[in-house]
Amino acid sequence: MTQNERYEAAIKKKFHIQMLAQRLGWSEDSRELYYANRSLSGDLGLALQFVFQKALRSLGSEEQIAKWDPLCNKLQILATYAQTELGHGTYLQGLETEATYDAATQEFVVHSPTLTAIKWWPGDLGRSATHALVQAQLICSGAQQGMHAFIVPIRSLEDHSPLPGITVGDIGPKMDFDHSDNGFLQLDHVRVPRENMLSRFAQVLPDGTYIKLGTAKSNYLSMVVVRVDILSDEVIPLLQKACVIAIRYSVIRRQSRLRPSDPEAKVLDYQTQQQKLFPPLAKAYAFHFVANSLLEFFHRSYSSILDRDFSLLPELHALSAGMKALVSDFCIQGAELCRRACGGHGYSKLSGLPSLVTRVTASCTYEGENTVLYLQTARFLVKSYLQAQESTSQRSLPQSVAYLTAPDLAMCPAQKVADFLHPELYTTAWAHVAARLIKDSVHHLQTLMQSGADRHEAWNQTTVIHLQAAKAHLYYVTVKIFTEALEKLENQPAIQQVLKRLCDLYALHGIMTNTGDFLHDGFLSGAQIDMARKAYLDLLLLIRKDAILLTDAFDFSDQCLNSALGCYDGNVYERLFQWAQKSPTNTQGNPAYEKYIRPLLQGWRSRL
Ligand SMILES: CCCCCCCCCCCCC/C=C/C(=O)SCCNC(=O)CCNC(=O)[C@H](O)C(C)(C)COP(=O)(O)OP(=O)(O)OC[C@H]1O[C@@H](n2cnc3c(N)ncnc32)[C@H](O)[C@@H]1OP(=O)(O)O
Ligand SMILES: Cc1cc2nc3c(=O)[nH]c(=O)nc-3n(C[C@H](O)[C@H](O)[C@H](O)COP(=O)(O)OP(=O)(O)OC[C@H]3O[C@@H](n4cnc5c(N)ncnc54)[C@H](O)[C@@H]3O)c2cc1C
Repeated sequence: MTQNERYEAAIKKKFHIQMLAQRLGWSEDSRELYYANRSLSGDLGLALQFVFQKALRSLGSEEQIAKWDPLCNKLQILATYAQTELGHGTYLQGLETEATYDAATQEFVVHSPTLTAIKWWPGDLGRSATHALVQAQLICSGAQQGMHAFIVPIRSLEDHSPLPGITVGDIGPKMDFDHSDNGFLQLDHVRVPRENMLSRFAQVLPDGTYIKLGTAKSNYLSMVVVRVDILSDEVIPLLQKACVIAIRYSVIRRQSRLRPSDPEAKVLDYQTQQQKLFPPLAKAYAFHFVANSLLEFFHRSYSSILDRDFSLLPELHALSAGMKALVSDFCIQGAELCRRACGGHGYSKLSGLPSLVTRVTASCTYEGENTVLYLQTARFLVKSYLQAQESTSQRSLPQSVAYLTAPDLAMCPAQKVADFLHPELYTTAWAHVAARLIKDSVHHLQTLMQSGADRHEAWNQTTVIHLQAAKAHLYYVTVKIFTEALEKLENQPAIQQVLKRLCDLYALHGIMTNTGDFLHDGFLSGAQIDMARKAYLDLLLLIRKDAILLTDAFDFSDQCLNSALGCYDGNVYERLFQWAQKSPTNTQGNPAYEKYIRPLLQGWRSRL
């Protein structure tokens, strides 16, 4: 489909789902609506309404939520979240859009002072949204007060035309997300009432007095909220679908022979194919539990944060930023692995895999570029490590970094292959490596500073080391979450056994792909690495038996997968041939024949 066709189809689905929900009384957070959205294939339009509402509920006062949330729920307004600008996306302190308070009229004048201040990328902005949550530098009481959120009407609710002072449109073709009209927004001294500044954490009084109710970063909370939700709502299901398609195809596809006398083998019986597909499958399950755990932590801390108790916010920010980076990175890597594992047919859009890959690829960028987010986690780790070193410190460490003060083993006690299938052993191994890398990163930072580098330069010159420490820490946290999820399944032994194999594989795959970190200080010996590898390879064989059931368990219908390779009945070749014949290129004639091909073909005859 063209960009326009995809856009219209996505909006059409959203329209019908919304009508159904209203007719059947499904609430926005109902299980029915969740499953209806999940059961759809491909694109669903107006996704930024959710992002807007999450931001409204985290940054708005109760009165503002009561006013704007119902309008969103009934789709009486269509809203987007406009933070990123042409010139800035990551560096929020660099955002140039201004909101200057005019006490005479009790309004904010929202303005794009430069070309680079033009809002750029917000989803649904190009053609759909009627309102935008605009993040802008607040100017009042004669001073810049930092980034604050303003609700700005941008299109008429009567005829959808841009309102005065608004220049708005689509940013043009992208790698994917063609269903979403990511747009640009230029504001020319647009006036909005004082009440339109979201005021949970800050207020501007009628006379222009600025009242700070939160911290300097309170208005960053909206990003925390979305990073938590977007993993289970958008990113992880894309990896799950890729695993279903590739693993189902791999038991249909027969190629070559394991023994000359055998029939052609199912490609999933090759160890290398299992090595390609089972780690992504294990990650798809691991991240299901990680997203649930993050959501639980978020709900535990969110209510206190809304009540302006920010004590849990640093850990919540570090976890949500880091997990969004780690999970999205592995989902991108895993979806591409699934595509590659399907050979030529994996490169066909009829497989559904290229669309999954190009869609999930965006997740390393939106909601925060992943490197920048890892470094936010690293910043938290440095502080936690220094706090742990202060023997006088009475404050206990945040739960996710408590291992920094736990007793540490110098060497892994594993004596045989089976020892590496004990969750406690590999969790301890990951904690050891994470703690060592964090200590190493702080040591390098302090050494540079002691040699005279200022802390900003010292930080920049050690960010590669901090990045490595952050990734190890996050992987350790995910292993710990997966093992804790297993413990809760003790009254379902059959399921626990199958999921334990995935957990073992997830933990050991991380060790096998980072052996240097485990060998570096002798924590693991070469012999122990060999044991871990044997345990890992043996797991591939065991998981092979359950692979199809583990992918069926994701419960995606054929329609939802939208894949000729991943259909439940396995009739791959029939579907590929049927679907290819329906391709527009086979039903709309050959546009090049009359003008070019025929003259070419017949030109040589006239020359004879
Ligand atoms: C919700 C449901 C979804 C449904 C899904 C449907 C489909 C969806 C399809 C896809 C939709 C995509 C939508 C995309 C939307 C967007 O992309 S919105 C824009 C997102 N942009 C960002 O995330 C910007 C990333 N950049 C930053 O966050 C900041 O630049 C920075 C990294 C935080 C740096 O901040 P800065 O102030 O410039 O510098 P520092 O000196 O590093 O300050 C950091 C201190 O601030 C604390 N902090 C940083 N961020 C937060 C936060 N979010 N919350 C709380 N605290 C924060 C940080 O801990 C530091 O504190 P100290 O160490 O104490 O100083
Ligand atoms: C599909 C999609 C949908 C989007 N939807 C929205 C939306 O709805 N609303 C919205 O407001 N935005 C949206 N965005 C924009 C997105 O949030 C930004 O692109 C993202 O925050 C990254 O910022 P940037 O583009 O400025 O990248 P940059 O920060 O310019 O990144 C470029 C490079 O610089 C590096 N870098 C930057 N800062 C640092 C640093 N401090 N230390 C080390 N390295 C650094 C990065 O790691 C990266 O390698 C969307 C983007 C995409 C792709």
